[in-house]
Amino acid sequence: MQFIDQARVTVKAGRGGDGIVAFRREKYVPAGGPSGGDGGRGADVLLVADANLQTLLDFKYKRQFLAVDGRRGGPNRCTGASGNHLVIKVPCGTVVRDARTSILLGDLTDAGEELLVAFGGRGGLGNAHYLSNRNRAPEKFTEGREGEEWLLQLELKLLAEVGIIGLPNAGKSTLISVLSAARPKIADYPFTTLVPNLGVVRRPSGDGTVFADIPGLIAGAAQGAGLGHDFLRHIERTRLLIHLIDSSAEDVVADLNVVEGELTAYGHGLDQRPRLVVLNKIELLDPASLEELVEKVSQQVQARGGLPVLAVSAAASKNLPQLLAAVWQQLGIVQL
Ligand SMILES: Nc1ncnc2c1ncn2[C@@H]1O[C@H](COP(=O)(O)OP(=O)(O)OP(=O)(O)O)[C@@H](O)[C@H]1O
Ligand SMILES: [Mg+2]
Repeated sequence: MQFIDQARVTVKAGRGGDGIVAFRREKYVPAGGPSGGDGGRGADVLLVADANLQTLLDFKYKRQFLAVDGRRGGPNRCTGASGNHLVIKVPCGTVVRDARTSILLGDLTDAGEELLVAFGGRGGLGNAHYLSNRNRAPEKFTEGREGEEWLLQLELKLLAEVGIIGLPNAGKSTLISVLSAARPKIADYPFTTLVPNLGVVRRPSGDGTVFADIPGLIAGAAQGAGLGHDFLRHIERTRLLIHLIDSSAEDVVADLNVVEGELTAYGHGLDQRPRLVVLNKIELLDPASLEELVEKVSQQVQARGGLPVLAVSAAASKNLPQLLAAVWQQLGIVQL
């Protein structure tokens, strides 16, 4: 499923360096002519699409980008150095607009694509430019121009890569709230969640992966019972499912099978999607019965060729790093 990630950033290109006033000073040249050099150009600001980024998360922390100014001109007609362009990495698929007018400036689709968003200021002219027959010793020079400054609106359509599914009340919303900055409604009754919640979870590499918390599934969801059908559609494009189960429920294996059955009944390849079966609320069980339960569920899952079963507590923050490690492994994201 998709949602829009947005960020606003200010970009300012460098100011051009000033031209200077200088005269040649050489042995045996009594009145050397004007030799003040021009200022260098201010650096531009460029956006470049980078395949390693998935979200605009980083722009929540850094919103201002300043490119370096050009240097002043030097004597002997030396032009000042121009600054190195400032390159800002954005994820592929980022749409860039002028935030004030909403005018589209560009669409960075493919990795490596560039968009110049702020021009550096021109350097000023040194007095060497103003030599004329009437004025052999001009004192005139010009200042560098300011670099452009823009407020940009960045937008990115995000695709949820990980879907959290399970029966109502399994703790799906609680889980996304502890893993990400999402703050969905959490309550002790079924169908608390009516629309999917999305949260961005930080990867070991620093960038984010989008998780979606789907409303509870019930028996018959694939035929449209409960809120099911609509929401199964949302997880069609995820790469990995976390199937969350309340381990304090009366019949955990039956619960597992209900949701598994719905995935199969829905079709569209959902039952082939890699999924992590995760027991939640484990702090409500004593260690012996937990061990027994994990054993029992693992047998079921393994019989279907599933991945190893995990046991966590979203509310009491137990084994969440292990859960994330398994998610990154399944998504092929290397741990640092
Ligand atoms: N590890 C846990 N231990 C104990 N209680 C938990 C745990 N995780 C969640 N809960 C509780 O379970 C209840 C249901 O949680 P939550 O709303 O997150 O479930 P949900 O799966 O999103 O439900 P729904 O499908 O209705 O949206 C809440 O009262 C929550 O506090
Ligand atoms: Mg919920």
